Amino acid sequence: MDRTQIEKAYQLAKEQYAAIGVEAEKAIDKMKEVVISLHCWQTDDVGGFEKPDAALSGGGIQTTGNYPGKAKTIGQMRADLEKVMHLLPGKQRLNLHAIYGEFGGKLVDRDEIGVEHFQGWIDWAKNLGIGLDFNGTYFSHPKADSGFTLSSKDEGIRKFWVEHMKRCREIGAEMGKQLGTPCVHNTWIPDGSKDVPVDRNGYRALLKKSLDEGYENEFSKEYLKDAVESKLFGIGAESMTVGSHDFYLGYAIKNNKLICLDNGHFHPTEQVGDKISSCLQFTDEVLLHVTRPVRWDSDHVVTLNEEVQLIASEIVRNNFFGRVNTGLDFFDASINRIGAYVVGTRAAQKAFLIALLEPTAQLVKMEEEGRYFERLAMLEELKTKPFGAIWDYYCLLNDVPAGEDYISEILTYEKDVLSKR
Ligand SMILES: C[C@H](O)[C@H](O)[C@@H](O)C(=O)CO
Ligand SMILES: [Mn+2]
Repeated sequence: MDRTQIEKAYQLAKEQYAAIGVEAEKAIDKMKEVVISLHCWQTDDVGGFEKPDAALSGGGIQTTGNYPGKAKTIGQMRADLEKVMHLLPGKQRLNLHAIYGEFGGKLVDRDEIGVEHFQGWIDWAKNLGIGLDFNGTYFSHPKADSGFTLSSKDEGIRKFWVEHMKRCREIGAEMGKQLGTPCVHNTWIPDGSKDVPVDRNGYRALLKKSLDEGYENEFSKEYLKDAVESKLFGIGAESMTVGSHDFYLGYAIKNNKLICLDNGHFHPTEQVGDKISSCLQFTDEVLLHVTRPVRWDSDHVVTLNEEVQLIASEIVRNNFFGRVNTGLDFFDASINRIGAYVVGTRAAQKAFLIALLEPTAQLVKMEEEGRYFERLAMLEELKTKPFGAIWDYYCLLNDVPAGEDYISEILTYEKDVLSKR
């Protein structure tokens, strides 16, 4: 896009927003606080690097598609992530899963991982000036095949996963320490039952016990923030999920943990945007996994839809930036994976910028005075304000392609790099 055109369009758009009491410059400046954690697992369809050709198995989650160009080594993965970050305005973090360590060709089991396997990632992140987040991996492993990990009634299996959790926290804390920004360590387990179980309570009591054990070691909040991620159901675990929302919200509140809200993990008419202000009355912080469920927890690439908009609007309206950690969680193997990241992350960023261009105080005043028609009309009018011109200018300021210009850059990367893998 032409620079002069972008600047001209911005000036006109800025005036339109000013007419409704919104300062576009302030909105753009506030975008500095929008730091999105990129999930590493879109690079390789949640395979990881524990062994050659590792692939996602079990866990009730699924990638579909076989689009060429998937990252097959950590070097390729880093190159892809750097390309993605070059095409995104603002600053990001990287969210790693435990299966993405540098294991040097040896079989390092999940109860044996240590900081040494992630030091390369820490150095890489330091070099880029970004923070890291971390997740234990409780799937794609023979000891997860029964469908139960931290809630397993097999004491050997349960202890194995508790040890994994302990090690993940040590790794996360070291990431936070070395990088000078706390690592959000998230625990999601697939545990659940295909058919109607009888002893729901037994599994939940075991999960609570395992979490208590896994959290035994204390780390400074400057280095590590622990989160627990609930879920409604997974493939093959349709009748009961041990780590349900009630379970983890209770655990998080009682134990001063973060609750992780993934917007693919609820009944379709429930909205995560509506949950944020509820959870934050009782927890210090929340972690978000922003995704796009299509009929089920399908983890499609995020698009700018009403669900994502409500999430961003709730954060902006209440200035929850310091208390909401925003991560992404999608994995689409049917399209260019770099493109998936760029479209998905930009969609989330756009939702934040749109939210920042809202005359919130005026709308609240209308609401408090019972002027509901005016509130509705204003919210509708905001949808067709010239947001795109502000977005393009924001991209220009950040020295990244504006509008659709990133598409050709991704196609060039596909031709020059991805297609040769
Ligand atoms: C790979 C992630 O840990 C996983 O997607 C988890 O966060 C989840 O949402 C499972 O449905
Ligand atoms: Mn998730």
